[in-house]
Amino acid sequence: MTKLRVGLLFGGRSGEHEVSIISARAIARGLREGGNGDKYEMLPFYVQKNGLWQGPAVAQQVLETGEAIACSEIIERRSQLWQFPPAAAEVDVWFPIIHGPNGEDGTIQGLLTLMQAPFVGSGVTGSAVGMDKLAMKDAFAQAGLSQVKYMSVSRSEVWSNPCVFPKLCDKIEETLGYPCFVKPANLGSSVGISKVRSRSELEAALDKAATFDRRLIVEAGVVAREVECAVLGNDQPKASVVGEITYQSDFYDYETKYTDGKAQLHIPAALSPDVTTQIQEMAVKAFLAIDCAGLARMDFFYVEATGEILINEVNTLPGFTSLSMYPQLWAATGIPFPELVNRLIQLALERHPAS
Ligand SMILES: Nc1ncnc2c1ncn2[C@@H]1O[C@H](COP(=O)(O)OP(=O)(O)OP(=O)(O)O)[C@@H](O)[C@H]1O
Ligand SMILES: C[C@@H](N)C(=O)O
Ligand SMILES: [Mg+2]
Ligand SMILES: [Mg+2]
Repeated sequence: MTKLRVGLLFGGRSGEHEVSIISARAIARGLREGGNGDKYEMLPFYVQKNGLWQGPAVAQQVLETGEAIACSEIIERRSQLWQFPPAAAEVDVWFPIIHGPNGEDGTIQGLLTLMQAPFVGSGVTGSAVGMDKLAMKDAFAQAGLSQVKYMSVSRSEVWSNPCVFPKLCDKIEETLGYPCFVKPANLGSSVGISKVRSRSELEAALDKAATFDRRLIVEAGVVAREVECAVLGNDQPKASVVGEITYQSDFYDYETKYTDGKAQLHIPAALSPDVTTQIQEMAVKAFLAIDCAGLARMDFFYVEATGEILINEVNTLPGFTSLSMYPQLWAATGIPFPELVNRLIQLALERHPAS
């Protein structure tokens, strides 16, 4: 039987580069296990931090060592970016697992669409709207999904003259108060996010977030349980069981997410059947609201005292590390990891039938 060649695309010009390598290692394993090895042949491609693509020989090395390749941040000639590894032309279906900007935001999806190549996950619209927390919140509001109070801020306001910046901080304090969360609009894994409790922390947090993105979001801090729900499918997506995260740190920051033992995942979460169903319905509604495909993980806040369920965000290419919620939620719902990888590839082929 001819094996289908799966292009595993990872790394990327993103603050989540290292997370992508760990996710890709797990998917590479999944492509070998559970009978997948008989059906699929993996061709790995690694996008360096400066945006240059490396073909299977180098990519395999990165998968084996788990280490990003050191490279100068600036490429010498932009024409190098047009030189894709020749093996890319042999790929039958792509599995992009680049988290964050330049990968999860519709850019890779646009490239693969132009190449007429089937790929796992959302297309341009779902990826772009899902990545940008401001666009995402507008779409969720339109769909009637409850969210925390927030304000949009631009880098130009943060890095403006000394008269504008204090007024911006005044407005945030009046509208949202403390604690609040300052985030780059287009990122993930909590990179660039700060929880702030004072004016001086707010100023520093805005400056930090502005180094990552032109678009920023500031949200009112909510005291709530953190729950997540995985979604799988194309036009009739299904929701997984709901999981909860607990931790001792101030919030679910990068270190807490990716250090073994710092966060506890409770799957399924101890929630009433009614609350569980509401979260699952909201997750599917959110998936359809922004035109997701294949997979997404929806993050929620559950305010137990009032019964409110607030959607926090969507991740259209969620983490696949051994500590990540998405594969664990499906395993608990009855889809083991290799079968999940297989289904995602089949969903990609269903969505992009050969012409
Ligand atoms: N408005 C808020 N109130 C309380 N906590 C918040 C709020 N926003 C974010 N947090 C905390 O920050 C964490 C990261 O936020 P968020 O999920 O929006 O960021 P992210 O970078 O997209 O993360 P990831 O993609 O890895 O899930 C949340 O899991 C939560 O612990
Ligand atoms: C990878 C990270 N953004 C996640 O959502 O798991
Ligand atoms: Mg996210
Ligand atoms: Mg999140």
